[in-house]
Amino acid sequence: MPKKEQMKGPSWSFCCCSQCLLLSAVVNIGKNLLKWRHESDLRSQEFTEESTYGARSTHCALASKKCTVIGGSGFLGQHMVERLLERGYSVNVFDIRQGFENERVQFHIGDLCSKTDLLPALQGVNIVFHCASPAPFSNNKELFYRVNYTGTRTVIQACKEAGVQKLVLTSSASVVFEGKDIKDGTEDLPYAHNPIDYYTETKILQEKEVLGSNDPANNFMTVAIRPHGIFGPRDPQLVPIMVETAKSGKMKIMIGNGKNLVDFTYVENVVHGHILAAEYLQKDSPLCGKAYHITNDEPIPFWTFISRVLVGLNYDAPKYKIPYLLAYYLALFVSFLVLVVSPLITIKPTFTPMRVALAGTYHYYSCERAKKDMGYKPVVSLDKAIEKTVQSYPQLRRASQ
Ligand SMILES: NC(=O)C1=CN([C@@H]2O[C@H](COP(=O)(O)OP(=O)(O)OC[C@H]3O[C@@H](n4cnc5c(N)ncnc54)[C@H](O)[C@@H]3O)[C@@H](O)[C@H]2O)C=CC1
Ligand SMILES: CC(C)=CCC[C@@H](C)[C@H]1CC[C@H]2C3=C(CC[C@]12C)[C@@]1(C)CCC(=O)C[C@@H]1CC3
Repeated sequence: MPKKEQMKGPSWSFCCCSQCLLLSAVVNIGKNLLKWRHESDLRSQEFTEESTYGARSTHCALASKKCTVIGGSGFLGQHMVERLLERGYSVNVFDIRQGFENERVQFHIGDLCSKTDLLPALQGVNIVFHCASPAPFSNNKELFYRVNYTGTRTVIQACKEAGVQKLVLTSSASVVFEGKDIKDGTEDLPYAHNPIDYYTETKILQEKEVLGSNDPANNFMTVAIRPHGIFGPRDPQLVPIMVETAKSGKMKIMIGNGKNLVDFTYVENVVHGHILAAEYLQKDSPLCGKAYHITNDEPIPFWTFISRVLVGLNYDAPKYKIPYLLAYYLALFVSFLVLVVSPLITIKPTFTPMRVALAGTYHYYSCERAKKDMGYKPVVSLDKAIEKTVQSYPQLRRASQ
């Protein structure tokens, strides 16, 4: 609320008759009240932004900012675009496809592996968010290498050529995960020597390239955000895969003892982490050239999370348990069989060793560094996030029997 002394009194205009004087006074009081309401709205908007983004970014919220979201048609990308627009940014989307319609967004359709495609989307832009990647469960190794590694090198070159100052990469907490327990892992953990899959191998290469290109002396600053298990409305992956598995009757068995804690991160918290990073990324700031875990900061047993979402969508929670190692070696054996028959038939098994490792081990990460360096705090709690997500998928809800 504005202070009393900031409210100006009505201004009087001169006229000869008393009715005019009265009318003029009423009009002026009305005008001033409207002006006061507007100023008060702006101030309360500033207050909300300040409490969410910190004092430093209150200024950024009001300044005009131009950014490009590479991969802006995807799940995370779309949420990024929506929040950036709300924050007063002017937004370009660069993607191989147009995922939605929005007249406030300038779409540039192209492949990030092509500098010629990229450059027009980066003109006059000072921040680039790079959250494009092929889908993690694709088997196309060449595509992962081309897009995540060589494509990201092209993005860096194009940013430098276009005079972009800040590059915020969406990496993944899985860059340090080797299929073995990680409890409260910090960003100091070494990159995985044996990444769980080729997607992750190329996410490591990508992150190294982006962080290595940080060059504040030449006005080019980079940071990597490492989310884990992103979920939320319009996610095409996590919840739909769970429901598909439940529908096919394969979601009855828990892998391991059901106690392994994992991070699942609500998409709005991931977006919040990215925007904070962009706004706090300045010359001489500790963010330059560093990676940051962004999670919900509420690790939950993997199977509790799965059960809560499934029960919320009217499916049964898994009831039985299978020892972790037995499940892992079974999945390895299945992969071997799939490889043997692959010249004849293509089979996509549900339980791959990678999924078994993700479902049966501890993997949760500390976001202390993000809290300390950019004042990060999740904006949506896990309870609320699960509730919002379940409500957003009426089409995946099982009809009551
Ligand atoms: N979904 C998750 O649980 C996690 C995702 N991430 C990372 O977050 C980022 C976003 O993931 P999602 O939104 O889930 O994926 P998504 O598949 O929904 O979005 C990726 C977007 O990138 C675009 N894209 C792919 N190749 C491209 C190319 N050559 N040129 C231009 N655009 C291209 C796609 O068209 C798509 O719109 C990715 O970098 C992913 O590695 C990290 C941790 C967890
Ligand atoms: C056992 C079963 C069928 C569970 C269904 C849930 C899984 C689809 C998700 C559980 C953890 C998720 C996860 C990712 C994808 C979806 C899950 C496997 C990523 C591999 C997505 C890309 C990343 O960068 C890392 C994620 C780790 C967690």
